[in-house]
Amino acid sequence: GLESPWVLAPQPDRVAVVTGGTDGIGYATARHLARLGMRVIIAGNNTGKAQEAVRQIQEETLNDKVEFLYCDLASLKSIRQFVQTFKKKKIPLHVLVNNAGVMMVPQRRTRDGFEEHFGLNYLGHFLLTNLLLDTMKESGSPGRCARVLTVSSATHYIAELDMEDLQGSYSPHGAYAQSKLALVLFTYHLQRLLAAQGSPVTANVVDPGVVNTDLYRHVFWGTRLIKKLFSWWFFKTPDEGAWTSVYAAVTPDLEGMGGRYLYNEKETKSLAVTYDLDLQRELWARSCQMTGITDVTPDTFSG
Ligand SMILES: NC(=O)c1ccc[n+]([C@@H]2O[C@H](COP(=O)([O-])OP(=O)(O)OC[C@H]3O[C@@H](n4cnc5c(N)ncnc54)[C@H](O)[C@@H]3O)[C@@H](O)[C@H]2O)c1
Repeated sequence: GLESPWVLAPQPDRVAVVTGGTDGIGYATARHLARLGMRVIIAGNNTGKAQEAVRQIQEETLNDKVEFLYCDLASLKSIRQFVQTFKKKKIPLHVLVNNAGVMMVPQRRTRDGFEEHFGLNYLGHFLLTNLLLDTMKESGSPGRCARVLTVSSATHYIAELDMEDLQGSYSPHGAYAQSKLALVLFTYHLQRLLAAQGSPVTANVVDPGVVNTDLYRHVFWGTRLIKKLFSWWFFKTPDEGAWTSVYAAVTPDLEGMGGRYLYNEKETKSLAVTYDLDLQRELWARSCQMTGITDVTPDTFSG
């Protein structure tokens, strides 16, 4: 159901973009935000499914300000087009939920030639966020910041980031984990930049826990069987998995706070290496090059 463990204030006049809002955790996140009265834009690459998701959310929440905008995160061009279309609407943006992702897909490349986990999960959101930042800066105010929330995963704890080999040697699990580690480093650097600029925008990272979604479709069949048999016992439902994202999107407890890794609505430490300022900076610089963004990191900004 739509029950949530805390009472959240209605959010009329607030606008959210949720990537991957057609399925799983993203769908549940979009629905929760819609129920709070937000205008919710689902960004995704599955038009048929999205139309159905929009219809269902509108029906259940009685909020008709829910819509779909096409965005294929595996294509830098598509992301740029999405942002252009979004900006033509001339509406603010208060919450960006970087939620879409793929896991353990076979080795393949995005339109732009990046390994898919790295390109879609990480670089796609890197570009999307950077292109939407000006709108978010205009939409936030000192007492009520706009919020960037990025969905990582506990898998990042066992990840390695090889700066010299960001998308070379490949293992399905390693590539997924690396993309989720990169998202944590990205969030911390983004938060430092925003704070240094005095921007009314915060950036946090959320870990949804282990959630029963289709994300597992590429996992070994034996593991999937075990999941099927025991999911009721150790998996969260998508609604439960979305709680940390929804909480981070609206709770007054986190007003003005960024650079946090949130798990079960609480701040938790991420992998030690994610706090390495030089690594954050280097990944940021390379990501700017890969996506054609200007690196605005000040020279004084290092470890
Ligand atoms: N399910 C879990 O146990 C778990 C655990 C930790 C983190 N996560 C993270 O949660 C997020 C949501 O995953 P989920 O479990 O709901 O899985 P899911 O497969 O149900 O949802 C993934 C979403 O991403 C979208 N997507 C995939 N490729 C896309 C593309 N090219 N362009 C745009 N959208 C695209 C899909 O359409 C879908 O809506 C992911 O980032 C995942 O890594 C999930």
